[in-house]
Amino acid sequence: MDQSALSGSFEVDSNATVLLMGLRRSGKSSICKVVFHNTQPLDTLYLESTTKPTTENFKSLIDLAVIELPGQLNLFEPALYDYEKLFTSIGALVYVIDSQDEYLSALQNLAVIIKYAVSVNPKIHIEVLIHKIDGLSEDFRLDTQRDIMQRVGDDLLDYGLEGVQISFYLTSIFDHSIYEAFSRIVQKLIYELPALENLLDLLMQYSNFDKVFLFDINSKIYVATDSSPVDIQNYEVCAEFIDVSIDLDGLYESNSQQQQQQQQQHAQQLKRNSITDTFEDSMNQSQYQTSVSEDLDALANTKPTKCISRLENGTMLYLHQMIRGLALVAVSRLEDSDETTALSVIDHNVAIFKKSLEKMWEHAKFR
Ligand SMILES: Nc1nc2c(ncn2[C@@H]2O[C@H](COP(=O)(O)OP(=O)(O)OP(=O)(O)O)[C@@H](O)[C@H]2O)c(=O)[nH]1
Repeated sequence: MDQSALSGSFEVDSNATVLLMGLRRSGKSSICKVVFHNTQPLDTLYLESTTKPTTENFKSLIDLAVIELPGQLNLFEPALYDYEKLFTSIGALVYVIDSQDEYLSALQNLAVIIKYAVSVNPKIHIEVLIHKIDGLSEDFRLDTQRDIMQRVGDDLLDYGLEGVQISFYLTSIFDHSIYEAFSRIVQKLIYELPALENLLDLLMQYSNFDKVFLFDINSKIYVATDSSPVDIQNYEVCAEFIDVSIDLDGLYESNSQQQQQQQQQHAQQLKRNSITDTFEDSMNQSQYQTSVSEDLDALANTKPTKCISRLENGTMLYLHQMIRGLALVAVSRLEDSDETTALSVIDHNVAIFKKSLEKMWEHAKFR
């Protein structure tokens, strides 16, 4: 792939802050714990109620902050907090509704909050999580979603807010739906997402990938993907592949550290030799020194994780670590016979993509 194909500017939304709201016990803290702290869903069963606003910061492609407001807070009680300042400084409002509970009061609360939010920050993204759907049957999930969307629409109409854009997601911490929802929410805060998507489309086209994701390794949120639709099974396979790759990497870490030490000694030895061989042919000498310094440079940077695996159905999974805790994970139906040549092309293209990402990030830092 030609490097010029992968150039573009990259801007980061200064409002990369998500405000998490909802009634008590709707599941806000559990969502934060599961998505951003890798807590097992069952370990959230007995979480203490949150009593004051908490903020958590996550560094990924963007520096994301998630503020959780306790469910017991009444937004319009004599001001304990500067809500106006809070709402003007956030990029997205995520409202969590417990779908297993009686939700009418949650919907009233939501309508009041939306009215306030859009009045102080018209650019705000409003995201509604119809949460805990694991307790509902397939049919009932869709009925609940339809009912909630209808009622929210009616409430907003009553307030004269018919043009407000709201996204609804069916979520549960017991499956991948919560990650999928958060991925889509976080992506809305990445200002130049279209440019990134475009790069991934090009990478896909030149590398014969069927689907490609740019994942945040820790949270398993994908911060970008190519423009083809996301199939949840592809997402699940790729997210699990990250865990497998990281575990395998950890397994061989001590081994590779030993290897690195040996290589370092070897490189030092080479360097010493190159200094003592000052009278050697100057042409050879310069070549020799170049290779030594390359060795040392390579050693200075720890090698990024790269992992390739083939599933029983013939699908190939490809993972390559990128910058800022990100990993590129792709699915391909590459035939066994073309594998070797195709992999060198893929490696080459992914290396170019990584360089472009680095450039974009450098550019963003100086903005
Ligand atoms: N079945 C099911 N239960 C969930 C889910 N998410 C959270 N819960 C449970 O809901 C209960 C309340 O969750 P919390 O995360 O404490 O709720 P909260 O909104 O932070 O509550 P406050 O701190 O009181 O505002 C816990 O027992 C969780 O295990 C889910 O997706 N499905």
